[in-house]
Amino acid sequence: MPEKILEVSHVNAYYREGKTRRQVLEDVSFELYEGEIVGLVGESGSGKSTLCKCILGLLKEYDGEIRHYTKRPQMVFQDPFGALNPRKTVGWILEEPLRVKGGFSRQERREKAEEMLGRVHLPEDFYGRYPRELSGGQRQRVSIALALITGTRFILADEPLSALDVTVQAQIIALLKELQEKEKICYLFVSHDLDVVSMLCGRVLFLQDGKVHCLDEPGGL
Ligand SMILES: Nc1ncnc2c1ncn2[C@@H]1O[C@H](COP(=O)(O)OP(=O)(O)OP(=O)(O)O)[C@@H](O)[C@H]1O
Repeated sequence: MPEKILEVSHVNAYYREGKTRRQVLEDVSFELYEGEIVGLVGESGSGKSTLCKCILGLLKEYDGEIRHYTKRPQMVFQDPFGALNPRKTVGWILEEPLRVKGGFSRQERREKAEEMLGRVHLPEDFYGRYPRELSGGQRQRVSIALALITGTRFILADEPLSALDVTVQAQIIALLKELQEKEKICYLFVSHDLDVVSMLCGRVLFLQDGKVHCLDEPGGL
């Protein structure tokens, strides 16, 4: 039985507008399990980012319940350049969550960072490179490594392919699938690209007018 990663139950989310509040999510419920790639699609303004913010704990104005069964999710963004500090090396960037957490020696941090580079198929000597010295696809690999080094098995991926050209997209898709299969990583995959979603995702959550509709067989999107 796959382990449950997340349970969202009857979530209503709101934004304040002056004295009133506007409801953006209405009675949203779903569950995520390890080793799943679940698409999150919907028109612009349908509430995808709002749902992600609720899951990440960045938006408090909601009722209902969001229960995490494992470590908190990490985000992987559309623009991997913006997500990586341009003044620091890849090694420094990857080690930052370990420095914040504490309890790792310098040597241990370095070993973990190098191990992460291996897990996303980048050479170890990328440890000393700066983000500007990497291609878009390589930067996205570093972003994925940065998410995974925290020990999470749940990635919230917000349009992670849309800044990449098609061949590089295919390589990153292969990496995401490999991590899904080998390490049972679970992804909530926000995308406007229905071709990618139908190819990659086992299930799809459609957001429409604040409500979620779940499609179990997205092949025919
Ligand atoms: N900080 C905010 N304050 C008030 N309203 C907001 C805020 N952020 C988003 N909204 C509104 O909430 C609704 C949902 O927005 P959200 O950003 O979640 O949509 P989305 O599906 O992620 O859109 P996109 O695909 O364009 O990123 C929209 O009507 C938007 O205008």
